[in-house]
Amino acid sequence: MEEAKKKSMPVLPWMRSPVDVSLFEDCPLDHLPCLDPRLKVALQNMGISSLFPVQVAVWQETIGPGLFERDLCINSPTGSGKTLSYALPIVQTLSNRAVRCLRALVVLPTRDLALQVNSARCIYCCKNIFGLIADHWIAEMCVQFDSLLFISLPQVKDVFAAIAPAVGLSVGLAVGQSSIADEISELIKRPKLEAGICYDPEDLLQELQSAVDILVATPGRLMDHINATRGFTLEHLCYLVVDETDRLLREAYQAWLPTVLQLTRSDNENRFSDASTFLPSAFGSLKTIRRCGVERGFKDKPNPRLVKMVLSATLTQDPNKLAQLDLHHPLFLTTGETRYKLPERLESYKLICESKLKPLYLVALLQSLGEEKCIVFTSSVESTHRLCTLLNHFGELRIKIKEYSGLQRQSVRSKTLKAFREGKIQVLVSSDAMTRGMDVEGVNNVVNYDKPAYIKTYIHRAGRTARAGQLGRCFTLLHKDEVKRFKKLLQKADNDSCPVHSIPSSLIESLRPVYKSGNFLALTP
Ligand SMILES: Nc1ncnc2c1ncn2[C@@H]1O[C@H](COP(=O)(O)OP(=O)(O)OP(=O)(O)O)[C@@H](O)[C@H]1O
Repeated sequence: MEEAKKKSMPVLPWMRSPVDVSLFEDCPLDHLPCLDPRLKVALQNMGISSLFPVQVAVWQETIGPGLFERDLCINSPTGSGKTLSYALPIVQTLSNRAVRCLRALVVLPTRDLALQVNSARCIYCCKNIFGLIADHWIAEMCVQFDSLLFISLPQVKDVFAAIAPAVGLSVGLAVGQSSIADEISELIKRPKLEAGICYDPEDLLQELQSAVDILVATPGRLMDHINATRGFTLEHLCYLVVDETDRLLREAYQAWLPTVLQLTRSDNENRFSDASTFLPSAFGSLKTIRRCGVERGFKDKPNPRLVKMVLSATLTQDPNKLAQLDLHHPLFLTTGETRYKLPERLESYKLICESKLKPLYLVALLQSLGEEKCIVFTSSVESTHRLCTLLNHFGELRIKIKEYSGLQRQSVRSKTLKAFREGKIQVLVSSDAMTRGMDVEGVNNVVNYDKPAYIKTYIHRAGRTARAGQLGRCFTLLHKDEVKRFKKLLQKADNDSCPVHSIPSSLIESLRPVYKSGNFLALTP
C-alpha cells in the first residue's frame, strides 16, 4: 500500500500540496457563508439540505475566501457531488450579471462516432436554419447519429437548470440530442423583424445575441457552433469547466481545447496567427475572438480572466496533458492520500468461477439480489447483446433485464433508462461506453461480468452505485488465475478488502440442466 502511495506521487509541484477534501464535512445550507437566499430555496426544492465535502471545499475556493482567484483541479470520487460543486458557485457569481451573454461553458465528452458525424453534417443544418436549404432528411440523420452521447450531459444541464432560473439565468444544451437547427434557436436570440422592411445583413448579425448565460456542450457540437453558428461567441466567457477531464484530454476532438483557449484569450491580436495553424479551415466566426478590455466595456478595469475548473474521479496527473489546459496558478483538490479513491460506502466482492460457468454464476447472483437495481458491465457491445439475450432466456430470473448499448438508437436507450429509473427494469446490461456520469438513484449493485482491465474502468463502473453517500456493492466475476492481478488493481484505489462472495454449488448445479438444454452455449459471451 505504501508503495502504491509513493508511485502515485504527482510530478507537478502544485499537485503535491493539495487541499484534502476528506478533511471537510457536510455543511448545512444555513451555515454556508454568502449563499444567495434564492439559491438556498432552489437547493431545498431539489431536496438538498446540506452541501457535500467537495462542494464545501470548492465553495471556499470560489465564493469565499478564494474568490475564484486560482484555477481548480478537482479529483473526487464518483457520486461525491462534483456537478453541484462547480454549478453552484458559477450560478451564484453570475447572478449579478446585467446583460445576458454566454459566460460559462461546461464541456463534457462525447463518443467518437458522434463527433465525426457532427462535423460532417452541420453545414447542412446551419444553412437550413438560415433558410437556404431545407433538408429534413439530413436533419433527421443528425439526431440519430448524435445519440451516442454520454449519459451525464443532460444530467449536468438539469443541475444547472434546477438552480439557475432562481437568479434569472438561462442554461442551454449543445450536445446533439436535437437537430442543430433546434439547438441554434435555443442558443441564439434573433431580432424580431418587421415585414416589408429591408434590413442590412451586417446589422442583423450585430443584433444576434446569446439566449443563454450558461452552456453545457460536447466538443463536437461546440465546434459546430464556433465554426458556423452566427451570433455564437465566446468573447464574454468567464468560466470554463472541463468535466471528465482525463477523458476529454485523451482525445484531440477537433482541437476544441486550443480553439476555446484561443478564443477566450484577451491578447488575441498577437496570437491569432498561431491559432490559424490549428483552427479548421471552415473557421468562419472571427467575431468569437475575445475582445480587449476597452472594447468589451471594461474600461479601466482589469480584463476578467477566464477561470477554469477541471474535474474527474480519475484526474490525470500527467504534466503534458494538464499543460494543454493552460491553468492559472492551479489549486489541486483531492480526497485522501492515494491517487484514486472509491466511494466511502462501496463494498467490493469477487466471485471466483470457471470461465465457462460465468453465465450461471451471474444468474445465481442476480437471483439472490432479487428486485434490487443492478448494472452488469461487459467489455464490448457484442458481449452486452449476447449476455442480455442469454439472461432473458433464463425463466428462473423473474426480473426485467434490458440491454443498454451504444449501438441502440437514442430513443430506445432513453426509454430503457426511464424504465430503469422508475424501477420497471431491474437489470441493465451495458458496455463500458456508458460507465461515466450515469446517475440513477437507487442502483444498489454493479456487476463486472468481464474483469475491468484498468483501475479507472473499475472506478467508473463501480461508481454507478454507492453514490451520494449511499451504500452500494460491486461484484467482479473472476477466474482463479485473475485473482492476484485483480487484487493489485484494487490496491491502486487504496482498497485491500475484497472478500469472496460465495454462491452455493447446489444452486449452480440446479441451473446447469437449463443451461445445457437451451441454445445457451452459442450465446455465451
Ligand atoms: N449536497 C447534496 N445533497 C444530496 N444529494 C446530492 C448533493 N449533491 C449531489 N447530490 C446527488 O448526488 C448524486 C451524485 O452527484 P454527481 O452526479 O454530481 O456526482 P459526481 O461526483 O459528478 O459523480 P461522477 O464522477 O460519477 O459523474 C446525484 O444524484 C446528486 O443529485
